[in-house]
Amino acid sequence: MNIILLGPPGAGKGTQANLLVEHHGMRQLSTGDMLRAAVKAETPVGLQAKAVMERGELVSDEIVSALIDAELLAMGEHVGAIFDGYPRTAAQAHSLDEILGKHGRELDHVIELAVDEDALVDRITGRFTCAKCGEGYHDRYKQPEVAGVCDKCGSTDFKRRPDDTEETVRTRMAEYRAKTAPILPIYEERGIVQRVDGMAAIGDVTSAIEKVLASA
Ligand SMILES: Nc1ncnc2c1ncn2[C@@H]1O[C@H](COP(=O)(O)OP(=O)(O)O)[C@@H](O)[C@H]1O
Repeated sequence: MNIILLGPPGAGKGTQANLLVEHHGMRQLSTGDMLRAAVKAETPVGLQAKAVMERGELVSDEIVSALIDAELLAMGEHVGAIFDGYPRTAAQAHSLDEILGKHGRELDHVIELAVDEDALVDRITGRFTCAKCGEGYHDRYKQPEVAGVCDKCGSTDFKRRPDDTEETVRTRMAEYRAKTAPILPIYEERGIVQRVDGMAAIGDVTSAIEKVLASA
């Protein structure tokens, strides 16, 4: 099974991908996570991508497609893939077709998480990671009742992803509208797009996605 989760920043793609990984043993291929790991490790790709990401703009198609290709090569051919944050441009959609063909895979579903843009800025600027251990997570949006204490190490010191400021979020949304939303028709023509209400509760979004996966 190969699926794309498509939706603007903050739509909940990562949250849903994590749940699918847990429930179905699928693998999440998030170009954003791969790029952040590259930035942290200061690899040549990371050094090139850092400033672009901090501005909220898109990294080059060649770089991200190469990351996806390498990841698919490294994973077992029978493990399902959830593409999260990729493809983001028409060129990437085209590359993905080629890459999937090369690995003997076929796209089963494109799940569009439909969301209200005004809610997204709040969602994104409300998420933090622990500044001390880097592992724990605090999300004011998902758990407003929980005070900002790291669930892993107890620290109360949190930081934001460097591109989660309001100004950069607006740039990321504009990039989504201009470059990513226009790839939907490519998949609509193939009849594989399913729209899910991303404003529903997390569990309800998951149920809706599960229904899509269970359909032929
Ligand atoms: N497929 C991609 N093509 C180009 N740039 C990407 C891609 N995936 C991630 N990036 C870069 O990484 C940043 C963070 O992406 P991601 O983690 O998917 O976050 P979000 O969906 O919240 O914007 C993007 O703003 C962009 O700079």
